[in-house]
Amino acid sequence: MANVENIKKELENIKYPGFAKSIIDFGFVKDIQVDGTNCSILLDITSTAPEVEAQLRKEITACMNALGLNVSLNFNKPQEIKQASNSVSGKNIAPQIKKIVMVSSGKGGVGKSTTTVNLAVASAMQGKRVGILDADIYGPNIPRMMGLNGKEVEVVGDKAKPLNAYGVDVMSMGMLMEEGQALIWRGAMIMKAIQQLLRDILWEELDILFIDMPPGTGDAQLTLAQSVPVSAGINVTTPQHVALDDSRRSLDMFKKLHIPVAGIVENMSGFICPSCNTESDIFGMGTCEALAVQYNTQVLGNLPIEPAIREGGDSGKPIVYFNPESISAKRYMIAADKLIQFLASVDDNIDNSAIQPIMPAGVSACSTEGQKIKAEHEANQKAKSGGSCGTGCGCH
Ligand SMILES: Nc1ncnc2c1ncn2[C@@H]1O[C@H](COP(=O)(O)OP(=O)(O)OP(=O)(O)O)[C@@H](O)[C@H]1O
Repeated sequence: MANVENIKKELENIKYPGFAKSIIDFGFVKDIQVDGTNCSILLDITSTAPEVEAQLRKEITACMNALGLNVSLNFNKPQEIKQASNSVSGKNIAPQIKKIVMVSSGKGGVGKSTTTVNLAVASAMQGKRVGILDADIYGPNIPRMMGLNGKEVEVVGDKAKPLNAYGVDVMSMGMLMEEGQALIWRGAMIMKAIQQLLRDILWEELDILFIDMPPGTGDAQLTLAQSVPVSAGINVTTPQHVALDDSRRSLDMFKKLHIPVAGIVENMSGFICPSCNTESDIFGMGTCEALAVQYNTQVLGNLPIEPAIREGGDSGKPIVYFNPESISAKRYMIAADKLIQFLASVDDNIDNSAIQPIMPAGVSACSTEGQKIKAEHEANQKAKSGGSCGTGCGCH
């Protein structure tokens, strides 16, 4: 007949979902009682995610049944994180994430992914629980920049588990599709992909989730803002004026989507000479300052164009982690600090209800029913605001 010791020994084979350590090694098994062929086990676990409990129930039950025991399992879990009020009035499909930061740029190739990676690692180095969601479905290069290229994604139940590098949880479309596979996606597919990346991934509780968006101001940005409360937007730009015009579009988009702007990162700002380490202004360093004033925000950092930043990206070794004494790493650290402070000042009750789609699924906006819903919605909005919504957010 099995006793407490036999049971403990068997439980040593059960890994806590997503980790290499067992539930015994973690100290999660708090009590074991045996009475003939019945046993009861009490566990204290750290995740509120129902998938974690379900997975453990399945594995422990199978393991105890193999010992000839019926098992009754009890779980102590942390309190479910209170959903922000927007998840009631609007939508929040990832309530276990405290703050979501949308990293955007008006155009491609300005260093959005490089900035996302270094800010995320810098935030993790400052003690935050951090994740990156690479939603740049057209060019998902976060896995390479985080040294995770080619790593297999683990699937727990029917959900994928993020990989981890430098203390940051990472998930990318790049990990879920064949390398080099070209993506020509239409709006509806982009929306679905972004929602799945939030909902069908086993994100643990995070302080900050950075989302690397596709460049521009399209469907992906709107879908994200409609699906979760976005606490902050960061605009990445190069100082050249053409890029700055694109930046305005990106900053205007944050406004329309009711996303508080944490600031602008001026990337490839000056040039640091690899031989003498001095910084020269080639591209119009500091041009973003005026833009920041105009949009009532701040410049989070001026990052020079520096070979070590590109090399860090290409080799999967972010400069902020591998060369923390460099000028650039220090600027990323300061930028992350400014962001963390900004996030602390942002109300937890971000309301995204104003940008929710108004048509229920399956109802065409052009149908008679759709027209009726639209008219009712407009009348409600008018009554609420005493006029039009005026945001120009495209929600009507
Ligand atoms: N400050 C910098 N100094 C040197 N190289 C940089 C810097 N920032 C980015 N790069 C390099 O520029 C290239 C483009 O950067 P990145 O991929 O981050 O841009 P992106 O805006 O995310 O591009 P995309 O639009 O393709 O997603 C990369 O090779 C990256 O290593």
